[in-house]
Amino acid sequence: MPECKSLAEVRENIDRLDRRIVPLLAERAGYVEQAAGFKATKAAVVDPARIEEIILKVRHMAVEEGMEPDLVEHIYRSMIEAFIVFEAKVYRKIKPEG
Ligand SMILES: O=C(O)C(=O)C[C@]1(C(=O)O)C=C[C@@H](O)C=C1
Repeated sequence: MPECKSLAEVRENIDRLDRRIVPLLAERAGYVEQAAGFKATKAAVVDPARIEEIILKVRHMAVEEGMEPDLVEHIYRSMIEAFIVFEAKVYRKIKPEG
C-alpha cells in the first residue's frame, strides 16, 4: 500500500474504496433479501451457526491480508446485525402471516 503524503490523500483513497464497497454491499443486500424467501419461520432469519461460519472465514481472510482479525470480526458482526434487521423487515413484508 503506498504511503500517503496528506490526510486529503488518505481520504481520497478511503472514498475510492467506499465507491467499490457500497456496490458490493448492495449486491450482498440483494442476496440477503432473497434468503428471507427461503426461510420457513421468522426465527430462522437469525442463523447463529451460519454467522459463526462467516466470522471464522473472514478472520482467516483478514490474517491472509495482514489485517487485524478482531477488526474484521467486529465489522462483520455489526454488518450482519444490520442485515438481520433488514432481512426481518423483508420477511415481515413477504410473509406477514408468519
Ligand atoms: O445466510 C443466511 O441465512 C442469511 O440470511 C444471510 C446472513 C448474512 O448476512 O450473511 C444474514 C442473517 C443470518 O442470520 C445469517 C447470515
